Amino acid sequence: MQIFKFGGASVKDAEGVINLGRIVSKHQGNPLLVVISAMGKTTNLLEELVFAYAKHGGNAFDLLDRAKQYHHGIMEALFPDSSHPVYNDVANRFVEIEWILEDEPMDPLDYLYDQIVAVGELVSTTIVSHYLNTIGLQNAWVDARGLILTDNTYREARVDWTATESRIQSELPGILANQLVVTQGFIGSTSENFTTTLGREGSDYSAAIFASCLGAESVTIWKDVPGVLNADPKWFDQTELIPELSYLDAIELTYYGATVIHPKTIKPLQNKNITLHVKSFIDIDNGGTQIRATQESLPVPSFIFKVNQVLISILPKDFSFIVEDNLSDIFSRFHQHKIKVNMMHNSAVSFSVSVDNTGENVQGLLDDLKTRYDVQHQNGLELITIRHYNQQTIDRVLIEKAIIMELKDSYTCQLLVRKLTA
Ligand SMILES: Nc1ncnc2c1ncn2[C@@H]1O[C@H](COP(=O)(O)OP(=O)(O)O)[C@@H](O)[C@H]1O
Ligand SMILES: N[C@@H](CC(=O)OP(=O)(O)O)C(=O)O
Repeated sequence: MQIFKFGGASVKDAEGVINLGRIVSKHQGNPLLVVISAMGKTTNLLEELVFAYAKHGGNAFDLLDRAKQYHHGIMEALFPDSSHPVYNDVANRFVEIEWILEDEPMDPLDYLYDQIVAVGELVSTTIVSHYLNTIGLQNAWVDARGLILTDNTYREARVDWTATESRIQSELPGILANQLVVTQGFIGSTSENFTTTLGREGSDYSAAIFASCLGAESVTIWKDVPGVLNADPKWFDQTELIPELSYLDAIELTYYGATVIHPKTIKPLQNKNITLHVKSFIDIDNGGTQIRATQESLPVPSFIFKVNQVLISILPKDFSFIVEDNLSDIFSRFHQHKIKVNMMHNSAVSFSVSVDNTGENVQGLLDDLKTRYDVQHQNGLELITIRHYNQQTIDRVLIEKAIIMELKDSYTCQLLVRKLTA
């Protein structure tokens, strides 16, 4: 049994869906579960819609129209017969958003977010499932919300592994024995059947959850890159493909921000010794990257870049030391504002952290910290992480950059830098 995961980039247009069909058809005859994300940038669009609705912004209906038109364009290219049932099925999915928008936004934002944003995945899988049927790949469309059970931490729901495993094991093997299964990434539901999401880019994690609960042979994530490279090609000109990666190196790379795989994906696979393949959906016969149990360490130094960092320096107001009770108070404030720490350093009198500048959340955190501490911050910084670094790699990334904070251990070097202006 294998799991394939197709992200938004792979199904961003009709050609992408046709290509997905080509890839899946090569695996005909073998049990296969296909996990699919929302098409293209649909999640961003629906996210914008949620915020417009919550602020009574007025353009929520315009944004909904944009989402409908985008999917309509893809359907017209795939289903020339305008009476094909896919049109009705997709319209019904969007009606769920319309119903919400017609009422005043009374519910908490994070709850509304999940009810609306999940429609992206429900629509994409509806289109793909119908398309696969039209090309002779009979499949069962399965609602992941009936299988992946979570708590009610909307937008970052935690999986109830026991309930999820029992649901998946009782429902899926029977279907998979006879048919290809198409389901959604990123979404789940609470025990009261309210829709939840697993955190942005969470479809990779969904694929890992299904694989773990089904004891799959492998998971393949189909990407717009040849596999895991030693740096994001959007930032680096000369990248190298890493053909084989240990679970540990993969966990470390994704933890430090390599966005090619969602950070929560690897651990459930490592626990069950399931190989993760990262392959190109453009060059499908290329081997890509295999992530599995291996003693091999990374063959090349790897680079992770994070821009738009804020360095927050926190000092007790009374010049006392930064002691454990301060640290525990500081961390709980970060947790309340849902801010993830990317790099941290503490000295006797101050504690400094670098975080993603997520706008309102960071401002809220700064205001909150200032009630108890002296707080300084610097915007516009870059965080560079090098795994398996050496001096040459450090020199390479520091051209025209000034170091603000530096941390090194045996394998990893983190540099928080400011770009020097001429
Ligand atoms: N180390 C890396 N190797 C390969 N790609 C990377 C790496 N780090 C970041 N990326 C980026 O990840 C992108 C693929 O992830 P993403 O756009 O989230 O795909 P999907 O929508 O299919 O989930 C690539 O286009 C690339 O820019
Ligand atoms: N659609 C969701 C989940 C996801 O994982 O998407 P992708 O596979 O395109 O990164 C998001 O954009 O966050």
